[in-house]
Amino acid sequence: MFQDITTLLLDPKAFKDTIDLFIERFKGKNISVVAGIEARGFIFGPPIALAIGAKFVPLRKPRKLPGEVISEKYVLEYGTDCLEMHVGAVEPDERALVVDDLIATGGTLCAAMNLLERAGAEVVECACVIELPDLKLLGLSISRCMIWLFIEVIGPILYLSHYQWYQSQHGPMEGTVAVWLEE
Ligand SMILES: O=P(O)(O)OC[C@H]1O[C@H](OP(=O)(O)OP(=O)(O)O)[C@H](O)[C@@H]1O
Ligand SMILES: Nc1ncnc2[nH]cnc12
Repeated sequence: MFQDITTLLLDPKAFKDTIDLFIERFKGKNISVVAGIEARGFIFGPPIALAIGAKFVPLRKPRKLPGEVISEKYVLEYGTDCLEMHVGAVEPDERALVVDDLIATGGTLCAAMNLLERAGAEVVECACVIELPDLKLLGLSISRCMIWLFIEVIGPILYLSHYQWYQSQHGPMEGTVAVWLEE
């Protein structure tokens, strides 16, 4: 089923609460870069970046950025794609947060983390609004396992459900969860 975040955007309170949840989590973590993945990471990334005092770096599909780029190909459920980042947008040793709307296989997030790490940045966490529930396996999502393997997180991985949190605060909100990885 195609998961769509545009209904969330139609509800200003739900949209603001979503952004505020991420701000609350990421402020004070010394994050200097918020990297948003084209296209819908461009909706959620910039307000988080502004609020936590970080720069926003767009990770774009091929041939969209005008300057010199580094590229990272990745595998999708059907076919392949590629993300690009401007050379010099991120300095070595910067602390980065990757933002997108949705995680399915995790391939897109892995490519984004690859780009940032190739530029010398440390990826602190990844934040998405939706995790596809049908990819859950034995209580762990495939995507989360892949990302865990990729960034070699040592120690427990925390999965927090924005959906559960939001419902506890405001009552039902359909189809919105957040996934992130603890350092
Ligand atoms: O976890 P994955 O299996 O990699 O899938 C997740 C990605 O798929 C969607 O983007 P899509 O590739 O459809 O591109 P778009 O945002 O340009 O429509 C979504 O916005 C994520 O970026
Ligand atoms: N089911 C889905 N809905 C929306 N975007 C996606 N990207 C990959 N799988 C998707």
